[in-house]
Amino acid sequence: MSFANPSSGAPVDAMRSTPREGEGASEPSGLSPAQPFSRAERAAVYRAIETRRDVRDEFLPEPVPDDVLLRILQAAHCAPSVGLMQPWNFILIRDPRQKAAAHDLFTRSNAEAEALFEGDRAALYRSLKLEGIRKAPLNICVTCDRSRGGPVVLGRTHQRDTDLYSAVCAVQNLWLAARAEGVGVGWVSIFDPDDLRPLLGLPSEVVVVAYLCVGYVDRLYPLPELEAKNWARRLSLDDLVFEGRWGRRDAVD
Ligand SMILES: Cc1cc2c(cc1C)N(C[C@H](O)[C@H](O)[C@H](O)COP(=O)(O)O)c1[nH]c(=O)[nH]c(=O)c1N2
Repeated sequence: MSFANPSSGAPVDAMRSTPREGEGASEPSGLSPAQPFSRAERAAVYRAIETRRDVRDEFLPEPVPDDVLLRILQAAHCAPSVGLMQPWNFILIRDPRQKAAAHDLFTRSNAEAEALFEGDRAALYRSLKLEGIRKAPLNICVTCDRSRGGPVVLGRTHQRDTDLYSAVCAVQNLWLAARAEGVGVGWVSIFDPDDLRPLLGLPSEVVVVAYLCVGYVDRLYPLPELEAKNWARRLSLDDLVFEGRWGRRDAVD
């Protein structure tokens, strides 16, 4: 599998849709034209966003072919990052013994999490499937190298965690590209991330951002599984948008 630099090679080109008239042609300023997408292109983008799901149990056993995996990782690698730091790495975990070890860590942490709920809520928690570590043919650990780019990174000085936010942007790109490829992704955070360090051989400056279960799916919940199973509900967007100040709903003229 080739992981060519996005600026240099075919893998990213293979991911791109056909350029539209005028696109790609630089003006003297170095800028390229940037028209809105066509209606069909927009629909595809919003469809990926709206139908992306966190997958726990629907993974099919077929491996994700290298070319598909490469496109998904290239999408992740196109993410924005503070100071163009690109702090991410992607550790591909396919060995069933390594997955079993990760699953053991999940089981231990999940028992601690379960103990925090009582009564009906505890019973409901126990009924939820919250990982697909062993069922998914591939696990990917997305990490953040907090030392990349040196001690001073443009944009990070006053917001130290922007390197972590950047790595999360890569996760979201990966998740959406995977949806478009028919590949499901499930994020597992019921771990102490430090427990994963020895399993993955992480150096001290590298932290775990996301442990992802990845594999083809042919069925997905039409809404978040936690909503389908009455654990939580999606909030109304109207309640989350303010005008100028926290809590203000109406525009002030
Ligand atoms: C940072 C982070 C961490 C986790 C998650 C997500 C994110 C963003 N989610 C998935 C989460 O439950 C899910 O995204 C929401 O319930 C919404 O569902 P959809 O993603 O829309 O399907 C998740 N799910 C799960 O079953 N076990 C887990 O440990 C986690 N951890």
